[in-house]
Formats: sequence, C-alpha cells, structure tokens
Amino acid sequence: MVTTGAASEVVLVDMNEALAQAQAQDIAHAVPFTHAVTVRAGSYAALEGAGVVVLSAGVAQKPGETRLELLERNAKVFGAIIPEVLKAAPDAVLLVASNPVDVMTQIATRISGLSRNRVIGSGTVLDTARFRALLAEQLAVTPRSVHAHVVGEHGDSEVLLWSSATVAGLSVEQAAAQLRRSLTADDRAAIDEGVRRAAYRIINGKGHTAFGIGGGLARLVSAIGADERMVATCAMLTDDVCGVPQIVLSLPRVIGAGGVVETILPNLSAEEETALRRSAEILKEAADGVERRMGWTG
Ligand SMILES: NC(=O)C1=CN([C@@H]2O[C@H](COP(=O)(O)OP(=O)(O)OC[C@H]3O[C@@H](n4cnc5c(N)ncnc54)[C@H](O)[C@@H]3O)[C@@H](O)[C@H]2O)C=CC1
Ligand SMILES: CC(=O)C(=O)O
Repeated sequence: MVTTGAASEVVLVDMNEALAQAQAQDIAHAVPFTHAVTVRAGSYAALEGAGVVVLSAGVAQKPGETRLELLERNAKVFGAIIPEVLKAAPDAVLLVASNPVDVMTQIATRISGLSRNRVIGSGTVLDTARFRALLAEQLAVTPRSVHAHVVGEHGDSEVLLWSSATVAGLSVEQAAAQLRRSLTADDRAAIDEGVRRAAYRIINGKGHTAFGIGGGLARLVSAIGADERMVATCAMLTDDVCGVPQIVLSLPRVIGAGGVVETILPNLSAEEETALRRSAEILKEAADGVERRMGWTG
C-alpha cells in the first residue's frame, strides 16, 4: 500500500505489538522513496475512521499443509478480532486475506453482520495474477495485456478459465499462433500446475508468500478508495453458484466504494462449469462443517 500510495494512512494491529511496531518503522523508512503515506502501529482503537480494514491475522500454511487445514484455528481468531475492529471502524469495508480465504470470508460475513458486499475476500485475485503472469511469459507479452481469470476456491479446486482468456481480443490459441509461440496441451498443463501449486512451491522455498498478495490487496484498497469500479476476481457471499446455494467463492466482481458493486458471471465451457460446481461444493462442505462445529447453524 505504501509503494503504490493506495492509502493515506496505514495502521498495523497485531497481538504481537513489538512485531507491529518493528514492521511499521521498517515500512515508514520506505516512505521517502515512495508515497506520502503515514504508517504506524496501534491498538484496535487506532482503526477509527478506517475506510478499509484488511484482515490477515491468524496462522499460515506450513510446507505441505492445505489452506483448508487452517480453518478451525483462524475461525477462532476472527471470532476475537472482528468485534474489536467493528467497535473502532463500524463503517469500514472488511477485506479478508487469512486462509482459507473463502470460508474465512463467509465466517467474517456472519460474525460482522455487515451487508455481504462490504465483506470481500481477496479470493482468486492472486491466482488470476499468477495465471496472467504465466500466460504472458508463454506468449511473450506483458501480463497487463493478458485478460484471463481464475474463479472458484482460492485453493486446490480453483478453475482457470482458458475458454475466455484473451490477448488483444484474440483467444490465447489465436494469439499464440500469431505471436509464433507454443501453447500445446503440455504448455497449458504446466501453466495450470504453476498457478494451482504456486503457494506450495513458494512456501517450500521461503516459508510464506507475501509480495503477490500484498500487490493484490493494495490494488483492491485503492479501487475501493477511488470508487474505481475495477473488475477483480474476489470472494463474496453469493446466493447461487452452479446450483450451490449461499456460498462464498470468487467470480469477477466490480469493486468500488463500499466494496462489491456488481458480480459478473463469465461464459464457461462445459468442463469449466463442472469444475466450478465441484469447487463450490468443496467450499460449501467446509463452510457448513465449521459453522456446525462452532455452533453457528440455525
Ligand atoms: N489470501 C491469500 O492469497 C493469502 C493468504 N495468506 C494468509 O494470510 C494469513 C497470514 O499469513 P502470514 O502473514 O504469512 O502469517 P504470519 O504468521 O506472518 O502473520 C500472522 C499474524 O497474525 C497475528 N495474529 C494471530 N492471532 C491474532 C489475534 N488473535 N489477534 C491479532 N493478531 C493475531 C500474529 O501475531 C502474526 O503476526 C494466513 O492465514 C495465510 O495463509 C497469505 C498469503 C496469501
Ligand atoms: C498462501 C496463499 O494462499 C497463496 O500464496 O496463494
């Protein structure tokens, strides 16, 4: 957020106050080289007046762990922090990053009692960025010129929408042919694996992921602040996805002041529709399970 000037003020709140202080100081020392952003650590009360609160507290995956395995632990963390956040910043948009981000967004929607469009999960924003980056590398164009989306779970069952991916208005197959680049079934499988398994590989190498999600969250914060109406694949409670009711997952959403302004349902091939339904079913099972165990059903 500091490097892109996405906010005028950033407050870091963490149960580890010494860590929050140290991070705030370190980041503040980048301000002279970037944007005029005030950065400080504080208590929940310091969130007063915040336009957006990013929820990223909790535990992260250890090497080999899936995102869904974090659920119980992070649900308890949200039970503790969301009431404190809302006491200080009742008008904020909540932007959820903690994993498993789709189910955590469902939990945040329930605990906060806010309207669903004000509780957004970063969802597949990061996976979409990974898809665009890898497709761009394959086609030798900049990722900004690749229009492609990942929908569904931010996790193992996510769905790469190859059928609607475009470059300069051409399908990626047509673009690859004109650009004299290879895009065989093996290339596509490698890109799929590269997107779907990215977090596992990065966590194996450095213990956590940070820059991709940091870039994505900053972009969403600036879109909300500027009422930009940017299209991004974010998670939000949705009435029906491929026949699965009341489910949080990512679809292309229009992001502006107040959070999600509209949802767009992309064209899906039969295979993509089946995969999206499967992804929704997996998330529904996980969300129903945690709601039951936390005594929130009914
Ligand atoms: N949605 C996405 O694309 C991504 C999500 N994540 C998720 O974000 C979360 C954070 O990841 P990291 O920053 O790498 O982990 P981390 O362990 O470095 O940071 C988590 C922080 O939460 C704090 N915390 C824990 N319980 C708290 C409580 N009750 N109140 C206040 N603070 C509390 C901890 O003190 C710690 O500083 C994880 O769940 C991770 O899986 C991470 C990267 C990408
Ligand atoms: C950790 C995580 O969810 C990611 O980098 O995709």
